Amino acid sequence: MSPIISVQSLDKTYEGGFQALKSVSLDIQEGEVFALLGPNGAGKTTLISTICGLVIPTGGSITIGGFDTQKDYRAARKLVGLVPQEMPTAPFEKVIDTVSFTRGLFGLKKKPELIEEILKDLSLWDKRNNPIMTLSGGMKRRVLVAKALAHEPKVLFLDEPTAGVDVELRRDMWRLVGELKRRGVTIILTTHYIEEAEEMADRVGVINRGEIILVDEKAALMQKLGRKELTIELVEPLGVLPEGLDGQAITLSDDRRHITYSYDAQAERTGVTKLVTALSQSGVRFHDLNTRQSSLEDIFVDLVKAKS
Ligand SMILES: Nc1ncnc2c1ncn2[C@@H]1O[C@H](COP(=O)(O)OP(=O)(O)OP(=O)(O)O)[C@@H](O)[C@H]1O
Repeated sequence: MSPIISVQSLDKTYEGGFQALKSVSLDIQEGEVFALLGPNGAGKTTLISTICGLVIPTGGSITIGGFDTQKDYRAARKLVGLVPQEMPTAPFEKVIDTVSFTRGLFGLKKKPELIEEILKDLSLWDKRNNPIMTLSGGMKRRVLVAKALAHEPKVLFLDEPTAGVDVELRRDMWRLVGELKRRGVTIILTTHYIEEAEEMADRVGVINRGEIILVDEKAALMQKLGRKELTIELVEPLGVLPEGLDGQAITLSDDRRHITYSYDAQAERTGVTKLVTALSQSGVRFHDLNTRQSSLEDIFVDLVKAKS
């Protein structure tokens, strides 16, 4: 199946000479939820703004649904909804008008029943006649989502959808993404919150200093790069680690009551039996063992650190 978005060797150098994207190539499959992760200034917004046609690339090409975003801008743009980080100013406009207006921008006929459904889904229906400026920050976010959905896009971009929002809105966003995915909408989101990617994404891409350094299925990524950590709770504080156990992967906590051991859970020999046997033989008594799978966050931090 051909990808719904295909980015080929994309470069962007801003005026002044800063190179924000360096030969980025990326395919997005129809119906997937793709999370783009990266530290501040990595190029996430530049990449999605370029795909959406708001920033002109200095090299490379992009197609959306087979349409080239430069040669066939209108056709490509029509397929895309973008939820930006900030609200463009239309402070006096009513919620329902600003959302309905978006359809007109794309040359589409009015569809009041769709606008009603979107506003209800986003808990904005009661506020439909309120001017934008009277809404809370979280509600303005909801309006941005409603605007992006009004022309029934096949691909939805969410730029930091939950930065600075409360727990309720974050949950609502996650629920909405799930619902849109069920309806077949392709979703690309940028986020700093790794747990968000962990919760929602099918695939994860990591961008750092304008380069895509990794793209993988979320589950595969966590399995491949994920390590496990074993924590052993000791009955009594331990002075020093028994001889032969003072390797890098084994550490004694500052309060000397816990030993942690980091290991590759996929390896044939994890070293767990050896460690536990060695502790017993040395007369170290323990009353509990815990293991923890490293999270996407640990993986991400390691990756970005390694490339810095
Ligand atoms: N209009 C511009 N002119 C010059 N440099 C720019 C412009 N827009 C962005 N940049 C630079 O390009 C780099 C990438 O910025 P971008 O906003 O794409 O990063 P980001 O990954 O979205 O960051 P954040 O997580 O902080 O939103 C940054 O160093 C930024 O300063």
